[in-house]
Amino acid sequence: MNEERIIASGATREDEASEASIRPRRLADYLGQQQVREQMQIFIDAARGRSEALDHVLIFGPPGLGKTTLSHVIANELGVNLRATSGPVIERAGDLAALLTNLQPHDVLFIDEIHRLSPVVEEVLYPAMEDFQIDIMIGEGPAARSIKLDLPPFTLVGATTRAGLLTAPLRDRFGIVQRLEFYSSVELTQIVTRSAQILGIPCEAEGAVEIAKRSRGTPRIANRLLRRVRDYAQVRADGRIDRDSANAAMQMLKVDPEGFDELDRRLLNLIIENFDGGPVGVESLAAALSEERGTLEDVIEPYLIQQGFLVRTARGRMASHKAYRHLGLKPKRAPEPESGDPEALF
Ligand SMILES: Nc1ncnc2c1ncn2[C@@H]1O[C@H](COP(=O)(O)OP(=O)(O)OP(=O)(O)O)[C@@H](O)[C@H]1O
Ligand SMILES: [Mg+2]
Repeated sequence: MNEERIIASGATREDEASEASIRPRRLADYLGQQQVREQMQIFIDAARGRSEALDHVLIFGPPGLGKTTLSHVIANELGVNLRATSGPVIERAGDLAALLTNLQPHDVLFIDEIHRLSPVVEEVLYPAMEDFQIDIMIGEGPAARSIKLDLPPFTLVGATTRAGLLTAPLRDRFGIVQRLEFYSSVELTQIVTRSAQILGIPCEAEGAVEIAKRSRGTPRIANRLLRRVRDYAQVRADGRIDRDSANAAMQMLKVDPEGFDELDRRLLNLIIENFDGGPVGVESLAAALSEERGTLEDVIEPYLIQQGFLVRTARGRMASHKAYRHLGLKPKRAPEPESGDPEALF
């Protein structure tokens, strides 16, 4: 995907470098996601009160909404260690066994991109999650035998961008399932203000609002825009982020008032101009944009759909009236929304 996209929701190396200082460590600093926060506070307090490991947690939601952050917050609040790995990294069953047998009681094992675990590794995970036991094979050929190993009670925290990609047996083994939602402008304003404080950037409330409005409901984007607006304010203004410097910076970055960039506008334009407003299949759209289907579905589309610019129907994607209006065009006809949204599983 286009790496220069300022509003990309995936993490860049610069994001990761600055994330260390601004990533919330406690539930109290984890802004927004009120329901998730309230529930997790209760589950964590209860597990601590019983001196037990917290039940396994599955966190899902689009990139940059705080899945990795929440997993660290959970471990911090539990007062335990966190071991982090990811689905594609665990190649063999033995890799997972090594991770599991090295855990301390009640530790958190965080598996990012958990939908990308290989089936063999998943098989090992099932008894580990359910009974805190694993079967490992010793030796080869006719002399091979399997032995059972007891594991310390632990908490698996799994993260994925789409819960629909998980196999049913894996999904069923999570006692706690949390879906992260896009953040409201008010919540993002709080996040921008907090980050500016930590980074020592003078930022007026109105400047924070301008940044928040264009952050596509995503804290990672809010923090990145904050850094870019800071650069602009430092060089072109007096270093303060206010409404004017924020707006001018956004214009320079070509991020429009909805937080859309060229790619979003190209997508909507394509559906309207080339496919008569849709419906058009996701494969055709991906090909026309030279993007991967997965990128389109996981990264570009979710916010456009949530904001009602794009409609997912049984026959493909359609541009809504809102999309026509945003591009300054006259709407043609109304799209019919579909009932069977795959994410409606939860
Ligand atoms: N609730 C929150 N409050 C404040 N800041 C947040 C919150 N959630 C996320 N952030 C900020 O956004 C950044 C990105 O979040 P995070 O890395 O946890 O996203 P993610 O969901 O794991 O993304 P990906 O799918 O790309 O792995 C964090 O470094 C943190 O600074
Ligand atoms: Mg992450």
